[in-house]
Amino acid sequence: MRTIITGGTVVNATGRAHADVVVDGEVITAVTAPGLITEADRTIDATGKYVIPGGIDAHTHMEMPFGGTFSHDTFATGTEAAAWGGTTTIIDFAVQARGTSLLATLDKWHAKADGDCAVDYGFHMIISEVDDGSLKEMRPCIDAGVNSFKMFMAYPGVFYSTDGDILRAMRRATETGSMIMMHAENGIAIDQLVAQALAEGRTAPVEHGLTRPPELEGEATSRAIALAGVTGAPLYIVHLSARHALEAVAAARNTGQNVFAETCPQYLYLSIEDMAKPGFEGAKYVASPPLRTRDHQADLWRGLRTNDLSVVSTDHCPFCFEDQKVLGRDDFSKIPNGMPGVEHRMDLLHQGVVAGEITLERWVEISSTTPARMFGLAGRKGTISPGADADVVVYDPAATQTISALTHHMNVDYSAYEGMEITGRVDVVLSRGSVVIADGAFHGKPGHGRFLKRDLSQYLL
Ligand SMILES: NC(=O)NCCC(=O)O
Ligand SMILES: [Zn+2]
Ligand SMILES: [Zn+2]
Repeated sequence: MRTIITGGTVVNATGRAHADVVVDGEVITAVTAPGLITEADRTIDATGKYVIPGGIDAHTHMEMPFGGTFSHDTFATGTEAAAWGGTTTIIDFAVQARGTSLLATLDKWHAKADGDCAVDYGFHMIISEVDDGSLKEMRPCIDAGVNSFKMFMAYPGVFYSTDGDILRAMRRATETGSMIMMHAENGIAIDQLVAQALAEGRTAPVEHGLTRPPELEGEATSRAIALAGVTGAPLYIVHLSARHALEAVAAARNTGQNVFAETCPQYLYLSIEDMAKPGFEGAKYVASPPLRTRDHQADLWRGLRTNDLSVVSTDHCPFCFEDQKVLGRDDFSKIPNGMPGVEHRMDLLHQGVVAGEITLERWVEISSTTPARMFGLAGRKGTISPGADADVVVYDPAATQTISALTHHMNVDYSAYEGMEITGRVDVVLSRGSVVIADGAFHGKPGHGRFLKRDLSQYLL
């Protein structure tokens, strides 16, 4: 089956050109001068539109256990929503429960995802218990295509690791050529602030933000960087939300340390004012790290331009307002942490292009090309070039839309961006050569998405 996408502007991280894209079967076989090749089984007219590599969301949580409940998107619903928004690869987190092994965890996540995903998917592994067994199991995880390990400096008693645990895991990451990803918030200090707030009767959702100040994200980020420096491990700071942490990352990068960071659309567009909405409405915006004051946003956009922030992922972790967020109605510390977002990342970042914060090429780079390179998918994903998987999005920059829970496809009863006017819209999406979105309809199917064994070995010296 040959598909030609004609008449569009092909945008890669390295530049843009008027070109046609030829897809044979599952891969891109040529990027040619317009009109050079015309014989095809299917022609997609992209006149006036961008032709970009499918988005890679390197941070999602489908069906994730948290606070006695599960994030509400399954791998089937979450990957379909991703496709609607032009994301053709997700990397989700397998979560080690204490007392279980990493390999058993991996099996469990394969059982949840395999046969259900509409687009391709990979896994990171959350290490909740550092011991000889889990450190040893990092190697077979890597051999199974999972070469990035998330640890938590937050959530004592649940996911939390001590500095000693982190040091041990980082040493092992250095030995095995894998990546440590860090949730950097000082959970021990935060727990004190939370206990104090509750003792004083401060129970509203906004207290979630007030008890997790940006200084404690900055402190933990600096500490993680120091531990990584001592061990030589590469470090990836997840969901960086504030200037304090960004300054720590930038300083480390200026010394040449292998430190990378992602931010998320919610930190670029939403703020603590959303968490302070009347009644319990603010619970919709409870995630960790929390939304910050608006003045951090300009710093984050600058970080995206300077590459101190290299990736934008969503941290998609949806909990329904009506029957899940409500668990914390009388106690903000019981509100399940997380927000929906997998469907709107490409659109929201495109607003950064429209506003002149980033270039078109940088849009593609932070949402697709860099996550591919950083997480072992380079060559296959993140580029419109011969040999790459035909994960292609035709994006109409002139269309407009309004984000709403009434029209979104995520399996959650609210949108954090309700009513936001967006310039630009996904028009057609191909996942490995198959049309999954076209003419305003989903044409994919659960099970089309394949597990991606990721490989970082090409980067080892
Ligand atoms: N971010 C959040 O609040 N929930 C998902 C889990 C995590 O990434 O820490
Ligand atoms: Zn986290
Ligand atoms: Zn997360």
